[in-house]
Amino acid sequence: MTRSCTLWSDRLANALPRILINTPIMTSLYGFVKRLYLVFYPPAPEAPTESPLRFGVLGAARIAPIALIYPVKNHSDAVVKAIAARDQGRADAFAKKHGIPKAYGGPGAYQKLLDDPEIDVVYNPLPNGLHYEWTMKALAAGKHVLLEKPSADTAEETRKMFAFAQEKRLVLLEAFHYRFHPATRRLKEIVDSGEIGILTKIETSLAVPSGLIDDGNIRMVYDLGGGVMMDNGCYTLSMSRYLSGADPTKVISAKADILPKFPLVDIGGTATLAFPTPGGSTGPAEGLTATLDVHYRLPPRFGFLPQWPKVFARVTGTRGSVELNNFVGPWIYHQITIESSEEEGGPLQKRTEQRYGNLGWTTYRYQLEAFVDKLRGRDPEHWFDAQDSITNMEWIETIYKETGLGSRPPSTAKVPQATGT
Ligand SMILES: NC(=O)C1=CN([C@@H]2O[C@H](COP(=O)(O)OP(=O)(O)OC[C@H]3O[C@@H](n4cnc5c(N)ncnc54)[C@H](OP(=O)(O)O)[C@@H]3O)[C@@H](O)[C@H]2O)C=CC1
Ligand SMILES: O=C1OC[C@@H](O)[C@H](O)[C@H]1O
Repeated sequence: MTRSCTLWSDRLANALPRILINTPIMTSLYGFVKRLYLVFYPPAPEAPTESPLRFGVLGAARIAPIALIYPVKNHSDAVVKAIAARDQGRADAFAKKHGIPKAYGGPGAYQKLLDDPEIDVVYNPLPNGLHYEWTMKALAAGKHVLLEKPSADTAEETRKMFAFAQEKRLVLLEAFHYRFHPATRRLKEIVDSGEIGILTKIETSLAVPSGLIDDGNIRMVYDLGGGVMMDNGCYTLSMSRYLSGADPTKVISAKADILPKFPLVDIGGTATLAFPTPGGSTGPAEGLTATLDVHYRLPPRFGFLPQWPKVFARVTGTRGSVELNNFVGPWIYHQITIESSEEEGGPLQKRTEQRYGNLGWTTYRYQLEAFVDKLRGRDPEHWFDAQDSITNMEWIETIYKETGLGSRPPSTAKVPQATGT
């Protein structure tokens, strides 16, 4: 009796880890931990090329490690060769931490990196208000550019950057990383399949709780292109345009929340835009609208409970709806929820899907794959063109105009230009 009890308890003890790991919650927890581990500790590429593309980074920006440095670590055809920061100590510390061979520091550091013949590609994660100046200078130096979003302070600057890149035959990409991820692609596939019918409403939200963006953040500085509609808004607008497959026709309403101490910087806002009705005059009478909802400082509930970030893209059609939550960070966690019916007004069937793609690949890793493919003359699995970035910036400016805040200030830097611009 005692013996068989021991046997069963032994068996249970042996099986327990497997039982636990196979419960849905444990499988997803295990998947989550494994995914994140591989993001920060990516395996080295199996067959690195002999002459990989050499990236240089302008500014020891917080976003640089996740957006470029980790993804590069397991790309077979890319390396980060140099960092430039306005302070030598900061450049050295960043280079040491990330194993980057060259560190340019001091007031002329950015230009020194651009003049380095061992750099092929520049990653520009400077504050928005400096995107134009340093992208133009990088292009003038003959470098391809991976440029952080939003592309610049104005559509005019965006137009000039892409015109210059085209003239110089260089690749310039606005880093809308979310577009490259399988979860976003799946969302678009469902929308385009007709499963939810003719589109009537798009809702996108990127709102984070207070405590994350402090007063000293670049996002709160008007002269640096600050403001939440520039930053979070550019994603929500880009996603709305992507999902509708069209561009807005007008801003129906736009509202910005500001703090008296930052009179020109929006910390929250909503905008509703009209889009062409899918199906034209035969489409639904209500037409198609998109609402963008953004915030840097969602107030705590009951005055003390931090709000959960509100990050989603939801599309409603005549036969149902589809929603992707966490669309800017689907590699951390996401869910696609579809509710659809066979016919208009019919009973809704609900299901969920997830699309993580390659294990440990972030939105940024997918973006890097496409960017390198483009640079190497291959057809990337996904891409978007200059006009997409220009149009996005045009409508960001239009929204700002509607709120009364106006565009962010254009750059006053004297920079080389494409001939005829
Ligand atoms: N793709 C994405 O997921 C994300 C994109 N972003 C974008 O990346 C850019 C940088 O954002 P983030 O990393 O949060 O910003 P940080 O403030 O961390 O970095 C900005 C960098 O700009 C440099 N810089 C140059 N001039 C100035 C100046 N006058 N004031 C302040 N900094 C200056 C600094 O570099 P130095 O080291 O030389 O001092 C600093 O490291 C923004 O355009 C933002 O929209 C941001 C977060 C996420
Ligand atoms: O690019 C970004 O992604 C998430 C946002 O909340 C952030 O402010 C932004 O810079």
